[in-house]
Amino acid sequence: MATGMPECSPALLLAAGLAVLAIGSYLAAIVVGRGAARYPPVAGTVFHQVYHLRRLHDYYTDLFREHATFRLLAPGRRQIYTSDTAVVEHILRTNFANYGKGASHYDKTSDLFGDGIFTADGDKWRQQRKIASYDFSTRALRDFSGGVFNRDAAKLAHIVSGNAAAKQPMDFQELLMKATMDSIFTIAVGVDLDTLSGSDEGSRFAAALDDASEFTLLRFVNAFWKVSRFLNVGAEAALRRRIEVVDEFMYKRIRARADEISDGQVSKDDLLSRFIQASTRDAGEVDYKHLRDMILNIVMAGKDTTAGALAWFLYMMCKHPEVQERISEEAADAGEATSSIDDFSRSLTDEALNKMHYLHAALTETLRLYPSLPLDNKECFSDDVLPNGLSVGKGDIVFYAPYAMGRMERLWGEDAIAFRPERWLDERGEFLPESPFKFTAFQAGPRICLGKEFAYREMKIFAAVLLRFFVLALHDKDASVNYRTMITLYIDQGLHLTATARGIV
Ligand code: HEM
Repeated sequence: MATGMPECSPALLLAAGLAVLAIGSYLAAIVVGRGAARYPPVAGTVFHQVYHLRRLHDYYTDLFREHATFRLLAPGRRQIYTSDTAVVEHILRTNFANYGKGASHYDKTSDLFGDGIFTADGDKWRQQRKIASYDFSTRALRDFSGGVFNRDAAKLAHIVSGNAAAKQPMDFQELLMKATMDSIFTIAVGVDLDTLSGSDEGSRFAAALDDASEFTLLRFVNAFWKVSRFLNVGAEAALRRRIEVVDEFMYKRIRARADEISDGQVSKDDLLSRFIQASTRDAGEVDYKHLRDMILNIVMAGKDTTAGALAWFLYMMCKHPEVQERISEEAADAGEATSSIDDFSRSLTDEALNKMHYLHAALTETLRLYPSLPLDNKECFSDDVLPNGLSVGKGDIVFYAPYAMGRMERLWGEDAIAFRPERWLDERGEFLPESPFKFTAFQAGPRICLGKEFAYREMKIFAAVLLRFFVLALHDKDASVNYRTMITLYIDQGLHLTATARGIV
């Protein structure tokens, strides 16, 4: 219907609204800047972020070359960005109690993640961290997970082998997403989803979970998501349906396992069985919602992060064939001399993996340049002064940037952007770790990634099996490979490679 008013698109209205807010924030910043507190310098605005969206992490990297800590003007709370290792240490460790996920983050994520370790702060977080840390450190879980990684690496290699014989290119990122999902779900729940082979039920659950996390992410850019949730329309309606699929699947598994355990049936080594046994022992009954939240958070934490890291690692192997060769030789020396994929994968014990220093270095070098979580943040709970003398106010968000930090010459030297695994090795060729406040791919401090050791074992087993049996190359050598701007650093459009079987003697 014609109204006589010029037509105005929602995007235009949004842009106009943001402009007013940004100008308001700018003026407020000038006024506040006259007070005692000295806030980080303003290096850009929310419009620059939108303008540079496709190369957002490189935009931040450029800004960090000018200022180790800066601010971007955005509507609402202050956004502070840092690549300063002292500031990172301050927010992640020294003043840990004053920085956390915050209420707004919980509000947006708790429909899907519940009160799990990813969303919780304070005592709720501490209690889960304690339980999960204990289980993650047990020999039984290590052995169980090692067997699962051996199984799934071999399964993946058989699929690659079939396509290699047919000279068929493959999207390795997609294959790795499925393989890591199968692995983490088996470790967490004791059930093989078998998405690698395309099982219907497993794939439906995995797709619902992926969609649900993407719809959850939309809440961070849609100021009206609560209205949509109330009206049950659009992405919010889709999110609700996906969560129903996830919950139905999860509760079915949890109930079945609890029944098996109460009937005195087989004791299993997966996390769910361990949590059920512990909760019936301590509380006398099973809290299904609590178990669902704990398990789902661990599954989410462990799947795409590891798949993304492995995909970028394989990309680096294609760009650096000499490194690929060296790792193939190191893997052959560490594992059993056999032409059987299954036997070789099984031979990759902890002892064999510990010998692979060069592979460890190459994976770490990949994560330095392509961290699975390129940007992370904490909410400030009360006014604070950072080690660089700059102020942070209650409610401000402090971002630290693993992607940009990995590329800073002042942190890594003139060759910071070069892929050079050797930088992680000492003169004896042994892996030399760096400060976690400088190499921040796994976060640092009390909330450092709980699955770091698991992730390295998984990545090493998958990488060793693939590179032992195949030579990998980019299907289209001239195609540009970029990231897609999301929470996790995915390769946009996938990683399409060809594999050629290696002659095994
Ligand atoms: C290369 C692979 C991985 C990377 C780069 C990675 C990185 C991270 C990062 C950056 C965080 C902090 C996120 C935040 O701000 O809350 C984190 C937390 C966590 N990760 Fe990982 N992760 C990886 C694999 C895994 C795996 C395989 C598991 C499980 C087996 C796991 C379990 C967790 C858990 C439970 C947390 C929450 C810790 C807490 O809040 O106390 N991660 N990870």
